[in-house]
Amino acid sequence: MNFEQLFTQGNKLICSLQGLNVAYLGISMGIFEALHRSGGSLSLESLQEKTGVDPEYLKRFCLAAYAFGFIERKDSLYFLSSLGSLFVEEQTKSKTLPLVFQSVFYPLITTQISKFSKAGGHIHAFPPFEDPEVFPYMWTMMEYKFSSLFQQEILPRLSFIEEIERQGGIVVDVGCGNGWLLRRLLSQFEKLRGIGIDSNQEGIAQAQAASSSFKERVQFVAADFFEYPLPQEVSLFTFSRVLHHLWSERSKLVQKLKSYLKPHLRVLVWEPIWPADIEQLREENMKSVAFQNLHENVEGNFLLEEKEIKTFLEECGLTVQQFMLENGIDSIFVGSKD
Ligand SMILES: C[S@@+](CC[C@H](N)C(=O)[O-])C[C@H]1O[C@@H](n2cnc3c(N)ncnc32)[C@H](O)[C@@H]1O
Repeated sequence: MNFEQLFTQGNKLICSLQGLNVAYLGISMGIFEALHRSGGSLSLESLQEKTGVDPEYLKRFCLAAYAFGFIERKDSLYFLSSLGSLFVEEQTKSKTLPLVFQSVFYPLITTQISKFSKAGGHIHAFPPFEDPEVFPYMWTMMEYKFSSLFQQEILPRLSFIEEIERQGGIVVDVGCGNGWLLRRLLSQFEKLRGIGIDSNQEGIAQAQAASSSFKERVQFVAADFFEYPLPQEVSLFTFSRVLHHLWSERSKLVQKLKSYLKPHLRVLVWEPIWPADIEQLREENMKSVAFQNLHENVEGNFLLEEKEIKTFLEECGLTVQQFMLENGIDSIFVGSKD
């Protein structure tokens, strides 16, 4: 790439980033939702009444959203454009929301990297930035980004769950975040029971709020996985993008999982894979893996190689099967005790 190309591409990227930031505000200030729900057009006054946003910020937001084509304006009334609707309609949200949230998370994460890079050190907290306005969206982002992959590419390959359901077994989702994975499983298998554990209170509060339809079949607890006593009927542990968070306590984790070892126990690990050969990082889809590995250092984590995950599961006394997702980044490992 020469200077002209870099400059042109950089300017286009900045403009797209600004657009995504405006869309983020449309979501976080509740403006897109209010316009969507109204089903028609709203004046600034009624939009202000519905959202509680300060009038000056609201007026300027509407002008910016108009500039980026997210809302239309006619006779001083505002309504969502077809582009703006992509951020509120169920069919498109799984693609658009991760983009919007990531446009805000990555600069925050980048400033954390910069801050910690001077003297080293880590914060053992997830997400690795502190802004209370922004971080609750982290779990929503993960749900939208990963649940369709789970539904389409992973769930069809987990035929053993039917048996777990029949036997009255329990699934434990370790580091469950907002509980989306467990909610997907329990919707598919009507008698399955589950426990979701996460050390983050906000994630668990969201999980509890979203799981009322499962009543007594699910429990979400805010606890450290290593401290929380689980029932012996656990038949499946799921670690969705969590193993690298627990890797510094690898041997403790092996011991903990071994204490639940019994015939037919399954352990599912879902991780983005660190390549064995760093030249692979130059491939287009792998750039995000390199960026993730960079910011994982803020939390004191790093991404794992395929063979490290396999060896870990084998040390737990499990036989391992593995498959790669179509994105060429994520791998699924299923350890089984037969
Ligand atoms: C990358 S997020 C993954 C969230 C969720 N599994 C998903 O796929 O959306 C990692 C999660 O692990 C949780 N976590 C990290 N260490 C933990 C521990 N020792 N016990 C319980 N949860 C933990 C974090 O709070 C965070 O929510």
